[in-house]
Amino acid sequence: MSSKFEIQALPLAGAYRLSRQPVADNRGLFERLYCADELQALIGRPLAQINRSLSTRAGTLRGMHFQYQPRAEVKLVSCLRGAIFDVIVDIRAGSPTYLQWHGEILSEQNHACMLVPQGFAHGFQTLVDDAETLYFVDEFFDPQHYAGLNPLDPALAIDWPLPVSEMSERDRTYPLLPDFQAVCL
Ligand SMILES: Cc1cn([C@H]2C[C@H](O)[C@@H](COP(=O)(O)OP(=O)(O)O[C@H]3O[C@@H](C)C(=O)[C@@H](O)[C@H]3O)O2)c(=O)[nH]c1=O
Repeated sequence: MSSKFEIQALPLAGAYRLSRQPVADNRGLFERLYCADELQALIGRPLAQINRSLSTRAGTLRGMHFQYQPRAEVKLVSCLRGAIFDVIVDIRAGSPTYLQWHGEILSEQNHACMLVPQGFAHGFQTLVDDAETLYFVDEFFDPQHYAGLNPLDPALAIDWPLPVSEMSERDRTYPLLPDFQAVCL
């Protein structure tokens, strides 16, 4: 049996929730994490990096990250161990949904992924200990263009499900709105 992704458009235009389609048998399961053929229309460019993160404590917050042009990137985010509340914020200059956020639970159990388009900030909070994420990106990491929005900004009002247990110092000190420049695509 061949595995395919179920693809669902999200309320913020260009963003999608994908469901991987595991095939189970007496050994365990098989699933496709990425397929250029099926996802080319959503991602458009070849992958540049595959990144992994492991967060030890439930409640760990990472985000809200993005890259300015010419390094704006598309990300396909999966949670292979545990569960995360995954969030995107539309930061596209001129977008009708500018600064709106959307969250999805991605977990080992639901096999869901978030397709984060260019011009979106991305972050997540882990819902259990030892949550592991894997994400595919179509642009290289570039510290000169890497930037962030403060995930705890009351003006963004992201409804994080747990008290924050861990955060990087850099994420904690990202600017608050309106001290922020939109992404021009
Ligand atoms: C993102 C990245 C970081 N690094 C380095 C920088 C730093 O020394 C160390 C840890 O980086 P960070 O603190 O930025 O890691 P982290 O906070 O986990 O960053 C990630 O957060 C999630 C929400 C995303 O959306 C990702 O794109 C990425 O920004 O790894 C790379 O070498 N390559 C990369 O692609």
